[in-house]
Amino acid sequence: MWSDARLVMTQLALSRGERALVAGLSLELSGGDAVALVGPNGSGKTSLLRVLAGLAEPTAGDLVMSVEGADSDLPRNALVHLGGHQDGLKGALTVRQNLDFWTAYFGGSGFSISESLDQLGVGHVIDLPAAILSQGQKRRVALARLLVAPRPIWLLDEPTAALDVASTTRFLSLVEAHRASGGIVIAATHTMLDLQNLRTLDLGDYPAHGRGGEQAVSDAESYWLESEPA
Ligand SMILES: Nc1ncnc2c1ncn2[C@@H]1O[C@H](COP(=O)(O)OP(=O)(O)OP(=O)(O)O)[C@@H](O)[C@H]1O
Repeated sequence: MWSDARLVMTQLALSRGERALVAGLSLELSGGDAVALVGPNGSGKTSLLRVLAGLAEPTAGDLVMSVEGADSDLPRNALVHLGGHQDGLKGALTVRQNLDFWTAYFGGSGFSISESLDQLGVGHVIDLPAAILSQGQKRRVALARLLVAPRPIWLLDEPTAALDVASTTRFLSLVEAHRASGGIVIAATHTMLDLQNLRTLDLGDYPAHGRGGEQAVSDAESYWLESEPA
């Protein structure tokens, strides 16, 4: 579906607040690549996904994303899907209403809502309010968004958290299909993902000078609350 999707990080550095997290990160990905983003708690995996999604700026280095034939001025959210820690569902709305909203927001043109839910094995919850779903069902509905509005680059934060074995297998086969169609996947994870030719990016290998590891931010002036991305 996509030809020559590319994502190139060159000497990237990241900070969170005043604190430098990662430095000297270089990686070149093209269509079909999948990366397990690993590293200890607090090493910057979520922070890197936020930078790749355009929600924060790197403090140094270059980041280039492109798809052959696409307008070079495409906004980042036309190239990437960010699947964050939170499922981003409105509890009072049904699953269908939630996905209607996301289809309107992202533009659709992938699988239909019911097909996407079926692909994740949750077609039966389509008319239920999101609030009553189990954690694993919520996660699968959130992942259905990847199919409703196709994007070449999937940035996923612990995508298999809360998924049972069968749902994990089902999801990983969707990841393989995405790669086969020329997409790129970067998944922050603490568990092994059973994917073909999976590359590993360990942020523990790219500590920035002065990084405080897992130390919590203790100075109230040095943090802020960020909302989950749309
Ligand atoms: N809003 C914020 N303001 C300041 N520092 C923050 C903020 N959010 C996170 N941090 C800090 O940034 C560092 C990296 O956090 P991040 O969530 O990117 O790590 P992670 O590798 O994804 O961790 P985990 O494996 O626990 O999910 C942590 O030390 C954290 O305290």
